[in-house]
Amino acid sequence: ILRGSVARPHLKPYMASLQLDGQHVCGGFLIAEQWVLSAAHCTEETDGKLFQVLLGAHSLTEPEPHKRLYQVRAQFPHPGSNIHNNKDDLLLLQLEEKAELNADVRVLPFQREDRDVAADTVCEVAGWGTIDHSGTRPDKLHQVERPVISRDVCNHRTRHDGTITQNMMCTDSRRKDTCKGDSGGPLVCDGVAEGVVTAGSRVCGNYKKPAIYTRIAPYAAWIDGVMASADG
Ligand SMILES: NCc1cccc(NC(=O)c2cccc3[nH]c(C(N)=O)cc23)c1
Repeated sequence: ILRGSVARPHLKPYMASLQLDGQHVCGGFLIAEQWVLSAAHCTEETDGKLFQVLLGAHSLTEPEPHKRLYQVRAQFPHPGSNIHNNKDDLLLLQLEEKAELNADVRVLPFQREDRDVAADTVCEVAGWGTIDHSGTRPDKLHQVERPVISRDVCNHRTRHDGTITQNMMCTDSRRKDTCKGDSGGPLVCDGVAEGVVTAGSRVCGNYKKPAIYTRIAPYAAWIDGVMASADG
């Protein structure tokens, strides 16, 4: 998160850190006791290894009361996701067991009504992604508030030039923005997850390249289907 602030500890109890060999790779969030939603692009450099999922954390390194690392039973990238574009950039992770819910570990509801969030709505996004252009990685969760921009503005020739589909949404990226390692985290508007951070053009903090999110509502049926069909 560029030019945000350290989040209030454990006030985003749905946040997950997707890790490989103890290293934070991507964000994610708890959508059910045994399920985390993230971004399919996060599996690009994992060489087929399964993530481990850290829940209940504020600091990535310090001991905290409800912090716990969960093994992943299975990972389900959306079948339409691919390395060449940002389409269907969603990843469902089934935890090896149901997460123990408590004050620091809670499910976040996601939007099921497929209607665009109005432009200028101020939403919040959090993550353990890089916090400056030198690539400094934070120990503590950061957050930033960003206004939604319309798909027409985001698709302008000088911005994302028509690549933003109706399954995507954008927020203003002037100075304050998402960045490397924030992918997979939720864009939360009025307490509901509306989108999932996607790296898009990978650029951070440049107003010419607004932040892109995969809208969740269009994928509610896919999410429900995977959760229902995976072994209970
Ligand atoms: N503001 C939009 C936004 C949201 C989330 C992430 C990103 N930016 C990256 O993720 C990124 C940035 C720089 C080098 C990179 N290399 C790689 C990679 N996978 O090799 C990713 C990146 C940008």
